Amino acid sequence: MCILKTKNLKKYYGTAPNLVKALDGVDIEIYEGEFVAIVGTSGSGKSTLLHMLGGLDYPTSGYVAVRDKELSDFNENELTIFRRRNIGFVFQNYNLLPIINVYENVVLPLELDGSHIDTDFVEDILKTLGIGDKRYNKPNQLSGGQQQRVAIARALAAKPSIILADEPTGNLDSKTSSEVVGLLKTTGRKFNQTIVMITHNEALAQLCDRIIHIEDGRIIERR
Ligand SMILES: Nc1ncnc2c1ncn2[C@@H]1O[C@H](COP(=O)(O)OP(=O)(O)OP(=O)(O)O)[C@@H](O)[C@H]1O
Repeated sequence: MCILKTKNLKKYYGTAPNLVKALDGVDIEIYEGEFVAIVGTSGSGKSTLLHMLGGLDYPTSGYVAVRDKELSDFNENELTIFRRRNIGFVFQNYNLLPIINVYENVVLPLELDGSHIDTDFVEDILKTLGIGDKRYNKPNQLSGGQQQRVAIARALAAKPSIILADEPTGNLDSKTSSEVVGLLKTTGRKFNQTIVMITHNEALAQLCDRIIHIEDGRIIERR
């Protein structure tokens, strides 16, 4: 089943003569349970596309639909709630709070949302990601790879059906990068999630189910 779809999606920044066509007519369909890599050179439109998929920004024209629901039908408040409940974000800079421990970082978004914390589920996530023994550590006591795993655990804690990851391994060495992508794959299968990951790295992209190539704001077919 198609869970994430864009139709003739365009995002333009600025005005002529400085108009930038960051996305220029993108049609993609992503299916439930897929782990998709988005690959392209710097400035090709990857982050813009991910932001649109996650409803972090509005398109110039065209639409994004999550299961048959167009994101543009939501007002800003509704979109915030929809995002919180359905989409988990993982960024290159882990964005962990330094003064609280691993467990507290992972459950913080749930607390802020006033949501129930499924402690067994959180334990399961921490164990699956191999950081169960780090729960009382502060982020600065962890390696980069471990910090990124905490950020992944935080994204998973709300049980989102979609994970959007923007260069999640951008700050990691190649061995740790493969491990983190492998863990994303494992958790995606285990918790039945669809994952879209931006990467510069073709080798990492090869670990995914499918690769979408983007160039100058357009999807290009590669055979
Ligand atoms: N807020 C903005 N205002 C103006 N131009 C922007 C803005 N955000 C992005 N752009 C431009 O849109 C184009 C696509 O940017 P985007 O960040 O999506 O590329 P990217 O493929 O993610 O690049 P990178 O790999 O370097 O992160 C670039 O030319 C960029 O300069």
